[in-house]
Amino acid sequence: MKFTKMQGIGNDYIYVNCFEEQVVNPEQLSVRLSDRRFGIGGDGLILIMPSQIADFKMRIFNADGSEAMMCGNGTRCIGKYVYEHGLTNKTHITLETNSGIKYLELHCTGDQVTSVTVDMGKAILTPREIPVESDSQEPFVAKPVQVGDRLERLTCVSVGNPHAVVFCDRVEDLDLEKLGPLFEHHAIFPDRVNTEFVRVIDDHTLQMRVWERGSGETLACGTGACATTVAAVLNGYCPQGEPILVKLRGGDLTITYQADGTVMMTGPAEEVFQGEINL
Ligand SMILES: N[C@@H](CCC[C@H](N)C(=O)O)C(=O)O
Repeated sequence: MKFTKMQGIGNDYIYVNCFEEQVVNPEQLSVRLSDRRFGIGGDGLILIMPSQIADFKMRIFNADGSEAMMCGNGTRCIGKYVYEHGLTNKTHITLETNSGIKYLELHCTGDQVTSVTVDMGKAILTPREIPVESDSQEPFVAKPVQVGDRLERLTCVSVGNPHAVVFCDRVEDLDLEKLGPLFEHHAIFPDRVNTEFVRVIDDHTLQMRVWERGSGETLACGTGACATTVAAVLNGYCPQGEPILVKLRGGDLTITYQADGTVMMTGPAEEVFQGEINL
């Protein structure tokens, strides 16, 4: 099977072009190929597929084989892949995902895609739709929740995938291997959750680390950066309608939480290498 390894600010996935390849059991394949010692290595597997309702379709599987609804960094990598591999010559692309159609704008220098802006759709704030268990259906903002031996204030947002955002200082000092699973498997999240640990640098700049559902700590999460920006606006740390720089371990994303509730994400995408593996 031919594959392409790509990364969006260090969030790396194995991409398979399903116009040419057939993938029979993507859940199992993701576990096998994502292994960084016995496989190719990556945060998961992403399939680029034909769509009946958009230009292309994406399916994303975490390193543990679970399928997610969306992948922000993956959308940008797919934009770069389909353009540079000649699957399209359009610079405005529609992409079907499990959480609806996303709109990509490719920014090119010559025939290279240097960055991509994605209309991620509207942020979901209703607890039952995120989903997070709550005594009311008002937005879940800065609510105290006991997580292990710590009382944390959580803000919950879905951008296709469920996210819990925690604002704190000294994010670099946190032991995510210990903390991350306590959030991911907390009883208030029936579908598990991705968790962002965020330091407010100033009203237009955030620093974030992420523990991803199904993949553990990754260097970046696109939907996580979007959820973080929405949470920062809801908590009064950042203005709505203005670009916010989110600094992740693998690089930076620019996110705008627009007045109509839509979230826009801009950032780079890179191809790392192509290969072929015997299955
Ligand atoms: N890294 C991705 C999100 C991948 C899916 C996530 N782990 C989930 O299960 O919800 C991104 O860039 O958005």
